[in-house]
Amino acid sequence: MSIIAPSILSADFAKLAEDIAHVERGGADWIHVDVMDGHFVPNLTFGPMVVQAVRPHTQLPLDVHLMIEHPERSVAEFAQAGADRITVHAEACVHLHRVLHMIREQGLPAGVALNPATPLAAVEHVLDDVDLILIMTVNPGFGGQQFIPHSADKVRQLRRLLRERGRDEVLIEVDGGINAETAPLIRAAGADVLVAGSAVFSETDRAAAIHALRPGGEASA
Ligand SMILES: O=C(CO)[C@H](O)[C@H](O)COP(=O)(O)O
Ligand SMILES: [Fe+2]
Repeated sequence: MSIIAPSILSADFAKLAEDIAHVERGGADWIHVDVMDGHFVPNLTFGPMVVQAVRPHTQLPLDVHLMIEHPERSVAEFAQAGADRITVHAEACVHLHRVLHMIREQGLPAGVALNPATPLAAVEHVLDDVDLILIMTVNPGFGGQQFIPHSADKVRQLRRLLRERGRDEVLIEVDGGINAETAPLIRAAGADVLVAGSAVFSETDRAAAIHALRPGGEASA
């Protein structure tokens, strides 16, 4: 499976609807929405009002990545605003199991994200409670950073762990520094969902940029 999720962190915020329509026409599968609070990460982006504002402008699922402290306080609000799936950071949740169930109680698939320095052990005891695990391939907070090469080993280990635990249907998402060069490596390691911000929005031909991230697409990049 190869799901491409352009991150609107790299879109033009003054014409978000237009940029989202452009990647939707270009073959994107999901729209990735980076929510940053200026505390958990050193940057500030969108809140639920922006999710609500973009919701009518696309048919694609809104994949909401919460890089915020106390995500349990905001899960219901983002769900009501139109999020189609919500991912919280393990590092931001004292009661991760409870927060994952709060997301599922909103009727949404629950995701957990791990920073590059966070071991896979952080999700070992919630594998039955997640639908997606997001392996950060950069330190969260900014677009346009360099892919951390060790991330491929982490994805490979996670795929093995999911298989051993009979949870192979859990999606593995990767986020940060994904481009035509890193996409094949990380897909081969077992990633299902590729988030890409700058690699898609820095190109005028978004369809070609999305195609370049798909299997075989790198040849035409
Ligand atoms: O979560 C994120 C950053 O914290 C973004 O989704 C990510 O950085 C995408 O940007 P790029 O593809 O340019 O690295
Ligand atoms: Fe993200």
